[in-house]
Parts: sequence; C-alpha cells; structure tokens
Amino acid sequence: MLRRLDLSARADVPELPRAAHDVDRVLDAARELVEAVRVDGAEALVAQAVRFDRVQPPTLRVPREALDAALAGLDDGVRAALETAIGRVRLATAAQVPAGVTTTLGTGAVVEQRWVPVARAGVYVPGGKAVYPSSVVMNVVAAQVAGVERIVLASPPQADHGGLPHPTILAAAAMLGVDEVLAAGGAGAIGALAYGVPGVVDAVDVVTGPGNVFVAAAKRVVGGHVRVDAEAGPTEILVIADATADADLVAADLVSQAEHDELAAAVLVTDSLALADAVDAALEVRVAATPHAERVRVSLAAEQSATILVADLDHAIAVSDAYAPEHLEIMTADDDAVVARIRNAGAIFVGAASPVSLGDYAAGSNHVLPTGGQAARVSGLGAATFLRPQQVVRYDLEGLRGVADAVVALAESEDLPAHAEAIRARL
Ligand SMILES: NC(=O)c1ccc[n+]([C@@H]2O[C@H](COP(=O)([O-])OP(=O)(O)OC[C@H]3O[C@@H](n4cnc5c(N)ncnc54)[C@H](O)[C@@H]3O)[C@@H](O)[C@H]2O)c1
Ligand SMILES: N[C@H](CO)Cc1c[nH]c[nH+]1
Ligand SMILES: [Zn+2]
Repeated sequence: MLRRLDLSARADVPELPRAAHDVDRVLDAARELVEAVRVDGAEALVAQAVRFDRVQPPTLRVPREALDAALAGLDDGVRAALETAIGRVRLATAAQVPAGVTTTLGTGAVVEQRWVPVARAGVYVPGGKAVYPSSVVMNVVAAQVAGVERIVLASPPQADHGGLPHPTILAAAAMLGVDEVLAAGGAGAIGALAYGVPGVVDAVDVVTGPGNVFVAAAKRVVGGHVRVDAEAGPTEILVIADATADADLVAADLVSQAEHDELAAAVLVTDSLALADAVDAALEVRVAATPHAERVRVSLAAEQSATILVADLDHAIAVSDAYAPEHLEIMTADDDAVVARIRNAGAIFVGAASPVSLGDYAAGSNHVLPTGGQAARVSGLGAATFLRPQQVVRYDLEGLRGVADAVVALAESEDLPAHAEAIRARL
C-alpha cells in the first residue's frame, strides 16, 4: 500500500515525497476567492458556500439562539471530553506566555519588554471532509490565554445542518464564550476575516487555524495584510521506528492521520526491513477495517506517502529533519537519544504511548501545526501567535545624560542634527 523508497545504500537525503497538489498549485484559485470576498463581500461568501459546500447559509452570522441550542443539545460525553481538552490545552498554553523583562542599563535608564495581545483574532475551524470541534479548542484557548479580547470564528456551512456550521462546533464555541461565529468556509472565509465584510464581520489583526490546501493558500494570500499562523494544511505524520517498534501501532498511527484527507501524508522511516514488511501487513488489515478506508487508501497510495528505508537511525534523523514533518513519532530502542537530535518537526510524539491522535485532542499540546516543510522555519499555534513583544523606554535626566554624547555623535554622523538637538534641548 505504501510505496518503498530504499535509501539504505546511500547516506545522503534526496528529494522526499510530497503531495503534487500542494499549496503552490492552488494559490491562484485561492487568490481569486479571497479577492471576490474583498470586493463583493457577503454576496461572494454566499456564492462560494453554494458552490463548494452545496448549501445556502440562512445567515452568514450564526444567531445567538443557534449557539445556545447547540450547547443545550451537546452530548454529555462529548461535553466532558471537550472540557478535558480545554483544561489541558489551557494549562499547557498558560505556561507558554512569556514573562515581561526589565533591563536597567544605568541609573535612570530602563528598557522594558512586555508582551501585548492583538485586539481581534479570526480563527478558522475546518468542516469539509470531517468537522473539527477540537480545532475550536486549539484556536480559541490559545487566543484567550494570550488575552485577545475579541475572537471571531469561521467554519463551513453544513448542508445537513440547515446551512450553519456543525452543531458540535457551535457548541464548543459557546462553551468557550465565543459568540461571533460565521457560516463560511475555505479561502473565502479567510478573506472575510482578513478584510472584513460590511454588515457581517470586522477585519481582524491575526488569522489562524488549520484547513485544506485552499485554506492554507488563502492564508498565504492574506499574509501581507494580517498576521497569520503557520500554514496548517493537509495533515502529515512521519514515524521513525526501528526493529523494536510495534508494527501494528505504527500502522494504526499512519492510518489515523491518512483518514483526514486524500492529500494527507503518512511516512514511515525505518532501518529495519522486517519492520517495514510487518507495517505493510498490518496496514492491509487496518485499512480494510477502517470506516474511511476509501480516503485512507488514496492518501497511503499517493506520492506523498511512503516507507523510506534508511541505513541507520542517524540517517533516519537526517531524512526526518529534511522532511520537517508536522507530526513526528519516535518508536525506537532509545527514543530520548533520537528526540534530542531532532531539529525540524511541528510536534514530536515520543514513545509508543504518545500517538499523534492523543495530541490531536487532549495531550495539552496544540494540534494546529505547520505542514509542507514549514516546520523547518516556524512553530505551531500557541499563545505567542497572538502576542507581540513591545519595548517601553523609561529614562530620567540622569540616565539621558549618561548616554547623551553617544546619541549626539551618532546623530551628527548620520547628518541628522535635529535628532541631536532633541537631546541637547533636555540637558
Ligand atoms: N495541520 C494542521 O494543524 C491541521 C489540523 C486539523 C486539520 N488539518 C487539515 O485540515 C483539512 C480539513 O479539510 P476539510 O476539507 O475537511 O475542511 P476545510 O474546512 O479546510 O475545507 C472545506 C472548504 O474548502 C473549500 N473548498 C472545497 N473544495 C474546493 C475547491 N475545489 N476549490 C476551492 N475551495 C474549495 C470550501 O470553501 C469548503 O468550505 C484536512 O486536510 C486536515 O488534514 C490540518
Ligand atoms: N491531526 C490533525 C492535524 O494536526 C488534527 C486533528 C483534529 N482532529 C483530529 N485530528
Ligand atoms: Zn488528526
């Protein structure tokens, strides 16, 4: 089911498997959809809902009563599970908030750095092939912990639910106190959050959230206008496993992420031919039995998924770092030794009892993570996504006197004498 790429006879890392239908290829389509919303507003959002979601939303802004009704109708078990997820993500995210620092550079000379949240955040929650109340938790809790005052959430309208977002998404939003919710999906929704739509939603400062390639591409399009988090597109899992790993668990985890999307990537990197064969055998059994087998088969057989045979674990680490996966699982004889040497990954899951699906819901980590190789440069969603470091300068006259000569000399060297005058005027 997984194609094999045998690199075991070489020590270098060639081009690795990626989806052909990636963000670059849908960038023009996403730009058109964003631009239509920027120019035509609500009319374009409704047209895109009819075209892609096959439903006309009764209203783009979800009414308060619909949020309340969704919360009232929420299954008790799901509510308890959401509470668990919210509690864990809140605790782990609160620990991320950086403390401000004050540096004293001399008597009466102080520079402070404080962390200030943006005023408005727009968060996207996917809802095409699957619906993601867990992404409500990941986005909203991170923004709330950062101290964002206004959070607006967008999620695709559902034909089976009268053209509103899925009721579990609405219920999760209501649980978290988010009452500004849009029935809008895909690139158009990202455009609406970034530019605002008269009478529907005001523009935000930061747009975050996962989604399919169109959502990821739209975030790239609006990235020059608002702050965006990493491109969190079709899910990726890369497993580094040696001969000691449990092949059936490896197979279960590959299938778990392949079920998101035909474009999801599932990659096994191993130095053990026996393990590779055993994972193939386990995949046959698991895929045959999984409810989304059709989607999983496409994802596992596609060019973005593979078993990569490597010479040894050093080689496996080099391959994984070059790929920079969204999720990296490590199942080896000495997991700590491997994780210590990893540089590039959105999130790392260490050992057989830490599968990606734990992190998807309730580990306490955030599941909105960079895909498409971005994990080599940027991080996943967290409190910092909504915060900016801001410097506050507090000098008194004694402090100013202590550095005045340097400022005046530099101002004159730049031929900006009025800058020097502004110092002299105080002394
Ligand atoms: N990386 C992460 O952190 C992360 C987290 C959760 C989910 N995901 C990914 O999110 C994605 C969710 O995708 P989904 O499709 O289920 O939901 P989605 O909400 O991302 O996409 C649905 C929307 O896509 C748009 N769309 C559909 N077909 C289109 C087309 N042909 N042209 C233009 N726009 C089109 C529509 O507007 C539709 O509302 C999956 O790929 C999943 O792997 C990623
Ligand atoms: N694995 C996805 C990308 O990180 C997140 C998710 C949500 N629900 C299930 N899984
Ligand atoms: Zn998942």
